[in-house]
Amino acid sequence: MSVEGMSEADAANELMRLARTIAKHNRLYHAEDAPEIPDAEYDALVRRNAELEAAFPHLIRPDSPSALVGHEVAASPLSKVRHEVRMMSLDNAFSDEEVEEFVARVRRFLNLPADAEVAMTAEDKIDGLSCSLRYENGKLVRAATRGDGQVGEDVTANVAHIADIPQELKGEGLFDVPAMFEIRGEVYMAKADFLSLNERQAEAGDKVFANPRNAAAGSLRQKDASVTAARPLRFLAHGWGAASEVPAATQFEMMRKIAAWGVPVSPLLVRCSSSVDMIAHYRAIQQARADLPYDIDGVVYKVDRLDWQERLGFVAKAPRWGMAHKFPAERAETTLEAIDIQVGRTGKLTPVGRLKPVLVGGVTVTNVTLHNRDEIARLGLRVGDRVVLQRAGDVIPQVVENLTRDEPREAYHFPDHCPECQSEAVNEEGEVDVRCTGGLICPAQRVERLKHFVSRAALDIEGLGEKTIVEFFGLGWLESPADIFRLRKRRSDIVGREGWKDKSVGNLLAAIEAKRTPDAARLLFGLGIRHVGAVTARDLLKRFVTLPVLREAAQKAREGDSDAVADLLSIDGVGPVVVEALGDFFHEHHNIEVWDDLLSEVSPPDYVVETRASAVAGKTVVFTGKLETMSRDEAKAQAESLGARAAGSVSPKTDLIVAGPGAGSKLKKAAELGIEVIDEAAWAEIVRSAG
Ligand SMILES: NC(=O)c1ccc[n+]([C@@H]2O[C@H](COP(=O)([O-])OP(=O)(O)OC[C@H]3O[C@@H](n4cnc5c(N)ncnc54)[C@H](O)[C@@H]3O)[C@@H](O)[C@H]2O)c1
Ligand SMILES: [Zn+2]
Repeated sequence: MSVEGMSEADAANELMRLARTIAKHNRLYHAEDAPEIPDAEYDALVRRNAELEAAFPHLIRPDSPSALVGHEVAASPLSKVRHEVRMMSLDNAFSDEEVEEFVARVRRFLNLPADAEVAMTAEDKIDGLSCSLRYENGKLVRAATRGDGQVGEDVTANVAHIADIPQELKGEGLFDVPAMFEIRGEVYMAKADFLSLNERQAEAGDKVFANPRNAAAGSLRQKDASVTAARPLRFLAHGWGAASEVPAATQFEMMRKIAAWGVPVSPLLVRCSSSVDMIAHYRAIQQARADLPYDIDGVVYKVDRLDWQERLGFVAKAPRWGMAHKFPAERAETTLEAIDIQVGRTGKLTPVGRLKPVLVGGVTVTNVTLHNRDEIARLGLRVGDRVVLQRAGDVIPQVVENLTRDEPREAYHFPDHCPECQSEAVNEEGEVDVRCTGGLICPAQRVERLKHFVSRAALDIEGLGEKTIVEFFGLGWLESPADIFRLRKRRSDIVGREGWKDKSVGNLLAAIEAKRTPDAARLLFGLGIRHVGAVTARDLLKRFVTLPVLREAAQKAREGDSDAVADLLSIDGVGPVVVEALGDFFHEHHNIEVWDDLLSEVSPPDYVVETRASAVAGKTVVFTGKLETMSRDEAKAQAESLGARAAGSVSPKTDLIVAGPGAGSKLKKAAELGIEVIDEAAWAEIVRSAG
């Protein structure tokens, strides 16, 4: 949705969702070293948040992600270190224009004439994790990670084994090392070291890291420093924090000093006199990128003069004097070693390319989807071809080019039978996809349907992942979704299996029990009816409220009842294709069996429209006193999104009062009128439970 013309309630809602989503990805990325989405996608969320905040400044949340650096280290087993000078993040630029705008902004801030030279340093932005090294009288006394910028983790023992980090700085006499100086830089892992570490990890059956950054972070942040010692970590300095003295007038000079003290700095660090220079250096580094021994994700510019840096200061979580110019999606070349066919839930045959492992955009890629028969033909792909891969704003890498398509070799023959059940595989008219016609006899389709049923967007049963589904399916314990709810009868069988303990089985069964009253829309989506996605499922239930009513409408529509058809089509986003798919589904005898069986195990409550799915729907709420975690506007927007009305004063019509400290006279009145009063935390709980 475009930000213009957005209502406050929608904006507040989206900001709330973004704050949650971004916080989750920050935790996964920074605290757990296990990101779930690619950086470009994360960056897009952050941008969207910034856009909304710019348009609705009064809705900026106290927990706004734009003011947060990294992730707090509360749960870390390492001891905590409070940074004397905060460790910051960097703002991003993605285009040349944004770089020019950055320089112009610096000039405006410093009130310099438009043609004044603003020298900047430019260097590669290494993809590792920030580390602050505190030297007192030239000796390393403390090393700390960034954490949330204010409090990081103590990794002094861990860095002791990193050769790039000297225990003592060089150069008394010749160079003056200040009494106290914190060198800041990046702990990273070289690409080659990362690949061989992963090989060793895989052989030993240990965790394989997604990319060098995660490997570096996971290796450094170890309670047992001997683990770190065995990992090939490196360090490059790119700045400094607290210092008793800064013995230079420019960034560039100071970095030279740090290098002279014996701490490595980037060999690609240069000083630029204009944005033209900066962008030229960016291009040069981009060219060199693939050949660098380590992963980089952009170039960092910093205002060279330190007195100017000081005047420019900081905004929110980043310095005004610095900028990261990010690279676009990365490409890499590799060999297509095999083409496997996977059979999906609907019988679709998807070709998957098995690749010689290659790093693209910081992630090792070994598989790539080739989509369908036409895509293979378009690229002229055959086993053995050299291909170009790209990872753009997407986790999913793509083959974008076949470098050896002109070599005279036989074309790939797309299978005309299902590799799982040997049924004929056909493609319906006008469709690109080839499908297995085996339907219910095809084990691949059956197991995929079960996986879909428990997936995140569907029932989302914790602890019941794809592996477990495959395991139980293989044992014949799971034929259809209803069987999941009968697993409790197999408790002792499961406990007897390898990898299962009494406790984990207990957790699994409890998670299953918790879904006996599932959300009706998720349940509908989970059944995997063609063309009924998560959104359509919700829209359908908003109109029909319960599954039996929906089923009746679908069946009537199939029998040609024009009222039922019109009723279905009146739903936004539901067209003839969906109506037909629903009708077909509820016409099939087996589907009805599966359905009835499932509904004998679970009872989804009536579906209530989102804005009213809260304890306060239709009620009048008054906020009073000082609210601590949100603004008054945000509180009102929340109330509206929950279907409540926010009023300014207490009256007999008031249903609920949310009171912060200093609520005073309104509370007295509430007591007189016998109105329920809750505190902010209880309100937050209502908001949370309304989802
Ligand atoms: N995929 C995800 O789920 C996810 C989640 C959170 C963050 N991220 C990614 O992490 C990044 C945001 O994290 P961030 O706050 O650490 O910001 P950042 O990595 O974009 O930039 C700031 C950091 O860059 C590092 N850096 C490297 N070279 C530098 C140099 N030459 N000079 C100065 N600093 C240099 C420093 O450690 C500094 O803290 C983004 O790239 C984002 O896409 C991804
Ligand atoms: Zn099949």
